[in-house]
Amino acid sequence: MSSTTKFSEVNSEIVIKTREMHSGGEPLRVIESGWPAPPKSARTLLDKRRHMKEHMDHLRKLVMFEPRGHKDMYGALLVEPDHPDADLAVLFMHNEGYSTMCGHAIIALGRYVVDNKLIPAGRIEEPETKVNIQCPCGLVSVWVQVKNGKTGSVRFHSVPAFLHTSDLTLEIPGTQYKPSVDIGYGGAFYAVVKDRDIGIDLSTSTTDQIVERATAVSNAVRSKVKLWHPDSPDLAYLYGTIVTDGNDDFETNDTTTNLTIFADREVDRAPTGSGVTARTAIQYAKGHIKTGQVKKFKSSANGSLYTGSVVREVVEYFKRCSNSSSNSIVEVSGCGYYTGSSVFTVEDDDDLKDGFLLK
Ligand SMILES: O=C(O)[C@H]1NCC[C@@H]1O
Repeated sequence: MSSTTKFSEVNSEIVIKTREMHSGGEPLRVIESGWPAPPKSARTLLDKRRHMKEHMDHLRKLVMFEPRGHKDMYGALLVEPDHPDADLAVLFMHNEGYSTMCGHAIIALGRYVVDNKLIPAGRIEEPETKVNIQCPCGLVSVWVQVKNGKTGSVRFHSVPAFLHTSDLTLEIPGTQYKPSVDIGYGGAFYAVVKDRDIGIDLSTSTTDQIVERATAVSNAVRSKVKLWHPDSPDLAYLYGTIVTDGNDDFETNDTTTNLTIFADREVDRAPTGSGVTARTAIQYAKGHIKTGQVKKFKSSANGSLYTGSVVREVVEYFKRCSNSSSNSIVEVSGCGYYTGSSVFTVEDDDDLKDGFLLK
């Protein structure tokens, strides 16, 4: 079956149960049951991601698309890890497919894993419990605050992050703007652009205006730059564009505002965990911040906050990234919350059972 698997072509007798969370406004739908496990032949997590795309896409559409979701929905499916140090593995999903990293999901899942005792009880300790979550981009270390048995804020160290391309000048068709963008990797690749360079003001422009210009930037980067990643070609694609207020320099300002448009014009309400990772690595590589300086990243959509800081450089990895100036391990922190639970069913005679999106 192709990547356009439809409900009408497969068994529709299904009940999917989910736990609903958010970590800065962007929804996270954690699949709890009803989703078939990937086959043993899908050995690695990237194999499982490919299997989902080719054989399970009707399920992604069921839980992401209307009438059960909407165009800005996000999801996570816990699966068996293949990394020797991982406690569990996760596949992410959104309005277009399956991402390689999602920081907002990791912040929510950190709590979920501890609260649901998905690691041995003896490993749960105060004031912090460590969980290793394998993501498609690699192993992510997660620390969950626990106080009097209650889980709280979460910090994580993602895979090595780096500046891929610096100060690339783009033409934005149909406009007079020629922005300079950086491309960075934080488990996923992002183009980073200042709001004023594309005729946007994050504090006054409408979300539609930001989506329009950010999407034009993503398209321009995709047509101009061939991305490369040392671990796998599956990781080498541009996921989205982060529009910023340009406050990159720590000495001038320890808070910066941004909004990320990713996948198919999807808008992250949160400050974007993998985006904060990529932006922090870029800021470090360009000399705006030093190791240990903690910068705050604020979402222009709703003011939610994450922090980001470089904890160390990674020399071995750096050697494999010949076109990158430095590689760093970035710490991101934020808070996740539970918002509810859902049980999704499908009726055979429902003409809309394949789902749809209002864009
Ligand atoms: O926080 C993040 O990293 C994610 N949020 C939506 C887009 C990214 O995957």
